[in-house]
Parts: sequence; structure tokens; C-alpha cells
Amino acid sequence: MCGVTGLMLGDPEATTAAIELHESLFYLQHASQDAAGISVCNGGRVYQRKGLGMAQKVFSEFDGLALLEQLPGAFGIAHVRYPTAGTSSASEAQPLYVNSPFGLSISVNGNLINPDYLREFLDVEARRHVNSDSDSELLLNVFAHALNELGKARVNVDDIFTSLREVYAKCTGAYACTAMVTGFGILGFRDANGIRPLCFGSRPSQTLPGAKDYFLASESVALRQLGFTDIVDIKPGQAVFCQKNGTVHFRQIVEPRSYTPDVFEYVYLARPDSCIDGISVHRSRQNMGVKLAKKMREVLTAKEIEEIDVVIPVPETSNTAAATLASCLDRPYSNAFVKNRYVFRTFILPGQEARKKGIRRKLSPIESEFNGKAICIVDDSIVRGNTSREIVQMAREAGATRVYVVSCSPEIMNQHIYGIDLADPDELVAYNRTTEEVAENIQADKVIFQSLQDLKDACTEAADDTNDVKEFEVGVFSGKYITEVPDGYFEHISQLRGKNKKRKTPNCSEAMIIANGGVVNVAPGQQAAGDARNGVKSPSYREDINIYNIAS
Ligand SMILES: O=P(O)(O)OC[C@H]1O[C@H](OP(=O)(O)OP(=O)(O)O)[C@H](O)[C@@H]1O
Ligand SMILES: NC(=O)CC[C@H](N)C(=O)O
Ligand SMILES: [Mg+2]
Repeated sequence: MCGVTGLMLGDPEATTAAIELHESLFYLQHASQDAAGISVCNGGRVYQRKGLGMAQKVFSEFDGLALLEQLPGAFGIAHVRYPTAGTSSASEAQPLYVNSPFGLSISVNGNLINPDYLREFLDVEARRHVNSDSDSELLLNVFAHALNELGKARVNVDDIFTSLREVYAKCTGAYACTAMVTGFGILGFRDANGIRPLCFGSRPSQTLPGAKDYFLASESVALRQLGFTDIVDIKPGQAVFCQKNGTVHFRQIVEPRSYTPDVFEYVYLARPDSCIDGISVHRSRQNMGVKLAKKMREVLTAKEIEEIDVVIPVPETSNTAAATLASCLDRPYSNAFVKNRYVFRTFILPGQEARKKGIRRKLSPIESEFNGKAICIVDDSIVRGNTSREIVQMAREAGATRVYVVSCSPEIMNQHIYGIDLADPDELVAYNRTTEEVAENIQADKVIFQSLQDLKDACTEAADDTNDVKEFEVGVFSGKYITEVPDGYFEHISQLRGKNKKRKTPNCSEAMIIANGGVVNVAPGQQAAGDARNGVKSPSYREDINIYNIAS
């Protein structure tokens, strides 16, 4: 999952949108750590900076003042990326831009599962060149083509919404996007099943009395922390456009097909202080602990439960569920694995070797909490089994006598196709293995998985009264996906994973002109001209940090 945001400041004279967009990325950094970017609009110009790494790194050469100088504007969009399609190359970092028509920028959270069809359509019918394997570039160009087909020199809000219909008609998969139309406004929209999240809020302008600022973000925590209130979820198939004149327009672009957010948001992805589609992530995780305790009572004997000396979470996602589980089982709880706060989420690190190394670097046991004890380790999910395998070993090295591993979610046996690049089935530890075989594989005395129904109930029971969600996208557990999956798509992503494992370098030169309408990669501080346009690397060129000064 990527993180997307979009901001429209109510004061048209304001130039500080980038400051708050930058701030917003820190609240979404848990979702994606491979690349970050911001695009803002000032007058008729777009200013953009993006690069590989976390927001802190990409914008590290700026202090507050420099950021403002480089990226002035009253509105814009931002992105943190974790690739699910294409490569992790800097050229695929977002926001993406296309100059025709009107100058469109986009930040996408999600994944399209019909890229072959879209590529063919754009090539043959729309005659638009796509310069990467990024599915987001396809979506952007479908939208651009539809807008272009209107044949207008200037568009209005209705035109934007009309063109968006083509995106829904052509793009299959999951997407929650923020987009910017140069000189006009920002747009947010969400797929017809509401698989990926997007919310919207407002606050009084800090510089223009009576005016309002509007903000869109993948997770409500970003809105709340930036002082936005009246937070609502964008509904499946719905869009919102914030015009620079201060007006806001909501429109149901297509009928919702379902309202089925990805259950993995609640299991793992989202921050516990977020609320998605009326469901508190924190509360859903507490409920997962309650339900998992019930399952443990079904699987273990009363004596085995009595003999558990301590319940230990695998920090940090499972902390909440583990605490409730311990209290339901009436067993002691201990934060006995210490998390190194300077290490990233290991699951979303690219590459299996990096992930394995990352686990010991990230987690270390407090030996006295393990020595001579029967322990119950709680994790939110078991994917490849890397974390649990390594953790069981650490627990045993620290002297644990019995190790149960319990998972807040069911066995993961299928591909995730809507924006989380999990793994090929044969890399998933639960694929083609019984629960006993999984336990053997990770060297645990017993493994217990949550049932799918209990997981879904844990989420629905955490809902407030605004919630309309009754079902979830759970394909990764059930193998049944909420949209049709085109023939050959699973093979396509397996191939892509294989290709990306081998290919450390991007599929196109970082220094060449990016075909998105002549956007030019230039080194920090360099003007967008000359050598970069000619596809020649300048001596000062840095692959990991680029400034794309579109308007110069
Ligand atoms: O079975 P595996 O392939 O090891 O994947 C599962 C693990 O990956 C995630 O942790 P991660 O380190 O990404 O993030 P966290 O610190 O938020 O738990 C998840 O919470 C599990 O612990
Ligand atoms: N994790 C995501 O949402 C990724 C967005 C998009 N599919 C990309 O790969 O850039
Ligand atoms: Mg974890």
C-alpha cells in the first residue's frame, strides 16, 4: 500500500501547501518507505520533488524555508511509495505527471490488475506512450486521454467527473488516488469497491478568515494531526474535487459495486490511531485479541493455557491484540521483544535476504522474560514465516521451554493483488502446508491461526454508527477476489517479481527524459534544461534524489 495525500489551502495567496504535504507524509510513512514525492501548483506552474527513500531523506536537503522556495503553492498532492507493479526505480516515484491535457499529476494507492489491456488501449487507440511498467502511469494516461477527448481548451468540474468515468470503466483493480489539475484544483477518488482507503476533512484557513482548507489522505491520522475535522470517508465509486476558488464538489462517479475495504488494513497496514471506513483500527485489533483468545481455548487444553507463563507481542503491529489476548486468557503480558526504533518494517523491505537480516536487527529478546518459560508469541500475520521462524529461534536461544505462535489473521495462502506485494504462493509458509507443518517449519510447539469469520467480525464489531461496511476484501485468505481477475494476471505478477528480483537497476535510464509529457529529471539545484533533456547524466546527478521542475 502506498500513502497519498492532497491539500487545497483556502487562501489563494498562500504558498505553504508543500510544508503541510511534507508533514503529512510522516503520518503515512509506515505504509511505504521506498520513495516519496510532492507536487504543488503555483499560478500555472507545477513544482515537484521526488526520489527514493523515506520522506525524511528525500526532503532532507531542505529546511522549512528552502522547501517553500522550491515548492511554492496553495495546493498540491503527495505520495509515499511501495511498488506493487513496475520497478522500484526513481523514475516511477510519484506523483506522476503528464503535460497533456492541462498538466495532470497523480498519486495512486493500489494496484491495477488489467495492465495488458490498458497498455494495448493506450498504445493503439489513445496513441499515448507509456514509458514504464508502472500501473499508475497507465491510470494517469487513461484519465488524460478521456479529458483530452472532450476537445476543450479549458475544462470545468463536470468535465473532470465525466472523464473520470473512463477510469472506472477501463481500470480494474483497487485504487484510491489524489490528483491535481494544474491551475484548477485537486481531486480525490476511490475505486468502486472501496478496497483502498481515502478520507477527506476540512479546517478553517489559518491565513484567510472565513475560508476553509481541505485535505485528502489515505489514513485519518494524517488529517487529525494536521488539525482537520469533519473527517469523512470517500465512498466506493465517489470523487471529490476541490477547486482553487474554494468550492468543493462531491460526485458519485459510478454506482458502488460493493463496500469492501481490504481487511489487511486492519490486520497490519494501517496505524492503530486511524479510523478507516468508520472502523477504529485500534478497536479492531483489540477484538482480534479477544477472538484469538477464544480460538486458543478451543485448540489448547485448560492446563496448557494455565501453563503459559507469558504472552509476548511481536512489536509493533500486534501489541494491541496481544495485550487483550493476555487479559482474556488471564495470563501475564510482557513486551519482551525490544524493537529497534531505527529499523524499518521488515515485511515491506525489498528482497528476502534483506528481510531476514532486518528481523534480528529489529527485534531482540529480554532474556529473563524467556528463560525457563512457556511463552505465547502473538503476531498480526504470518506471511513467509521469516519473522516467526527467527523469533522462535531467538526465544529458544533465550531459554524458552515451550513456544506457541498465534496469528491474529488466518493462513495466508493466496496472492495479494490490490496494492500489497506479499509473495508468490510457494513463498507463503502456509501454502500447501497444514497448521502442524507450519509449526514444524517455524519450529514452534504449536501455531494457532484466527478464523476468517472471527477476523471479519473483529472488524465489523469495531465500527461506529457511520459505518456501512459489512464485508471485506479477503482474497489473500480465501482465494476469492472482489473483482474479476483477468486470465494470466497471477502469472504476470509472478513473472514481474522474478524479473524485479534479478533486476536491481531500473528499466529505463534515470537520466533520460521521462515520457510523461516532457518532465525532466534534473539534479538538485540544477535548472531543468540542456543536459538532462539530451539524456546525458550530469556529473552532479544523483539517482536517489531528483528535482523535477516541470514549469521551467
Ligand atoms: O511472515 P513474514 O514474511 O515474516 O511476515 C509477517 C511479518 O511482517 C510484518 O512485520 P513488519 O516487520 O513488516 O512490521 P511491524 O514492525 O509493523 O510488525 C508482520 O507484522 C509480521 O510480523
Ligand atoms: N503500494 C501501492 O499502492 C503502489 C501503487 C502503484 N501500484 C505502484 O506500484 O506504484
Ligand atoms: Mg511484524
